[in-house]
Amino acid sequence: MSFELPTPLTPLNIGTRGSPLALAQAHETRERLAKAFDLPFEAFTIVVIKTTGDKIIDRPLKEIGGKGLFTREIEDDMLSGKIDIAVHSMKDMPTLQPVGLVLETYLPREDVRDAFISPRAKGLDELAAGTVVGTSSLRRRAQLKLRRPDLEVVEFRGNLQTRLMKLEQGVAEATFLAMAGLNRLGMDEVPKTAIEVETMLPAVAQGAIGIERRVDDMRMAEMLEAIHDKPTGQRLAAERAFLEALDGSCETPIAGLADLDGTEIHLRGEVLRPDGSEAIDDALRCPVEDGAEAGREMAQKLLAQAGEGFFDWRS
Ligand SMILES: NCc1[nH]cc(CCC(=O)O)c1CC(=O)O
Repeated sequence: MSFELPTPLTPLNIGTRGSPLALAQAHETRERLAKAFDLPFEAFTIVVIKTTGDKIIDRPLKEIGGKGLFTREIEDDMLSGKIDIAVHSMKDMPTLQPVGLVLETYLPREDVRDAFISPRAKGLDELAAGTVVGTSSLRRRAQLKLRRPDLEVVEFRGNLQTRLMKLEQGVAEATFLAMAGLNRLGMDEVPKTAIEVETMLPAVAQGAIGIERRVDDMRMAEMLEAIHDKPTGQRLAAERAFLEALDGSCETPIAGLADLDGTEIHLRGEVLRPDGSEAIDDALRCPVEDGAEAGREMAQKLLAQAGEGFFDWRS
């Protein structure tokens, strides 16, 4: 091998946020690297980094605003060399990385679907008018309102555990969570019903873990190549090009999913008015290598159909 592997004496530092899900994802990354290079776990140190988004937990995310709320501190620590790589939920990642960093390694994708979570109901159809549903996701709020304008939505921030606790306390009757997070944490006891993507198209990159590194770190480039999942990379190339061309921020309800079907990509996309009064969607098939281009084209088509003011709040 042409590069120097980490050892227990000079371990590789893996940066992550501190939530149970973030830690599970960092541990999965460590396991895959250790296995690929036949190294002991001590060759990798998991470094927990607190981000602005983790520190401010009492305000809606859209009020704090700004891109990279959950990534800036982690990326700063990578640029300064405190950590070598960072493990992220791709769903939360901006489409552009800071100069000096690249994000092009993905682990095999988990279940992409959303789950309906409620101690009593199995699905939206069982909820009576006026029932309170908790979510902090603009996409899920808009998709919910589109189907059930008669339901109430309340802001539901915090990590997975916090949201489940709020449900137990009766703050809301139901909520939505990504199946991926529940699966990765082995939370089989949570009362959940998976929602098919035809009913609720997931967020771009939902269920995918990405690993970021310094652009000039060739040792990490070679190591990460060994654990990269190519099909996930191909799907995310299409989805993230779609998102980028829509200029999607966390304040725009956007959904997108690319599936692989042989040598073809099947891309589905959706944009919604924030109040859920209208949705526009599209679907296409193209050769795998054209996924990113197709994602951009679909975005332009949806933007043209949406017209000006589509993403503004209606009062
Ligand atoms: N925005 C928070 C977030 N980021 C990634 C996941 C779940 C795991 C994933 O989609 O990879 C979640 C929680 C959720 O939506 O339930």
